[in-house]
Amino acid sequence: MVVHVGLLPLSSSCLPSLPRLPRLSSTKHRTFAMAVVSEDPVREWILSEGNATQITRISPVGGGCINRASHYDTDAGSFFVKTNRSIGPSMFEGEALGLGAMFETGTIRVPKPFKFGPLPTGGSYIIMEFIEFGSRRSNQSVLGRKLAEMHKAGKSEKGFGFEVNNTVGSTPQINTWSSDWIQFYGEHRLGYQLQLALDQYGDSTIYEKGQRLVKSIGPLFDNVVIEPCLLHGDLWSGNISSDKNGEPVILDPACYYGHSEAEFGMSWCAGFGGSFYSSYFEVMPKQPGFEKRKDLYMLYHYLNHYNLFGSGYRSSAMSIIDDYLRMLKA
Ligand SMILES: Nc1ncnc2c1ncn2[C@@H]1O[C@H](COP(=O)(O)OP(=O)(O)OP(=O)(O)O)[C@@H](O)[C@H]1O
Repeated sequence: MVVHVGLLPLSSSCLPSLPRLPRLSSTKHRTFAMAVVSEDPVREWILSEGNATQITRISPVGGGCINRASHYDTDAGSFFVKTNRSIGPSMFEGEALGLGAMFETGTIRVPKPFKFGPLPTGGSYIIMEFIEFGSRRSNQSVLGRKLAEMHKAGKSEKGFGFEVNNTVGSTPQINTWSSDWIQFYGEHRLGYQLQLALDQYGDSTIYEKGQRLVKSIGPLFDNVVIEPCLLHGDLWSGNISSDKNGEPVILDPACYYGHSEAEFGMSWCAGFGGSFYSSYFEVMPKQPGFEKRKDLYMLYHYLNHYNLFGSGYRSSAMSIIDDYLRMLKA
């Protein structure tokens, strides 16, 4: 069954509510059931809905840390496939819906997602468009403009959040819809990471100071109109590339609808230069107090790095918290 999510045809397993079998006709039911029990659902999809009659080569693709990646060459073109042997399909569901939402904006290039689902031996897979990357780094000014166009085009009627929870690195990212950005960012971004630091390291110092900051961030948003924009959510240099025509491509998202400025939370390892920002702000004008909020948005990712990779990132997170507590007299 092909279900249209906006402009993008996604297979049924790309939808959040999988257990729909009773409502399907018997033919469709059989097709879906076959896909679930198939020994090799990736191969099966490529040779059916992927319109290939032959897979000519499967080669490994390096570069990722969390998943195994492969390039499938077929007589109907190339596909990019990621598999994970232990994590269920919800991680790739988040990736597929995120890629789909960005793709639908028709702005910056992202791989078109085709299908995700469970592997019969446990774990999960995602199949998407294979993009041939170029050797040149993407043009910073084009990247800035296209990213801003995506932020402008990707609107939400449900407020801040996303259709599903997803992951940033391998950390869960909670995307429960909210109409209040300050509450959303305080609770689901900073608050979640602070709780994680308390739970896994017993770090009550960072937890308590961080929570004090969460309660005091309101004035940093004075005179700002915050609209929910579609964000990539994990935009660092490892997730930015360019295709063979030199057009920027962004990958491996942790999408949600949030304040546009939160997209720069990974700017400490994204390599954005002056021309990137000037092009970006031509499309999405800089809001009052932007500079004051920059570190607040980086704090989420520093805390995530602390939780993922350990104490090397603690001091960066702590000094951002201390600076804000001083500035806000909190
Ligand atoms: N659609 C695509 N087409 C071709 N190559 C891709 C595509 N998406 C990603 N790649 C390549 O595959 C590599 C691994 O992909 P990715 O970074 O998404 O893996 P991951 O393991 O899920 O992520 P992480 O980097 O968070 O560990 C990337 O470095 C990139 O070079």
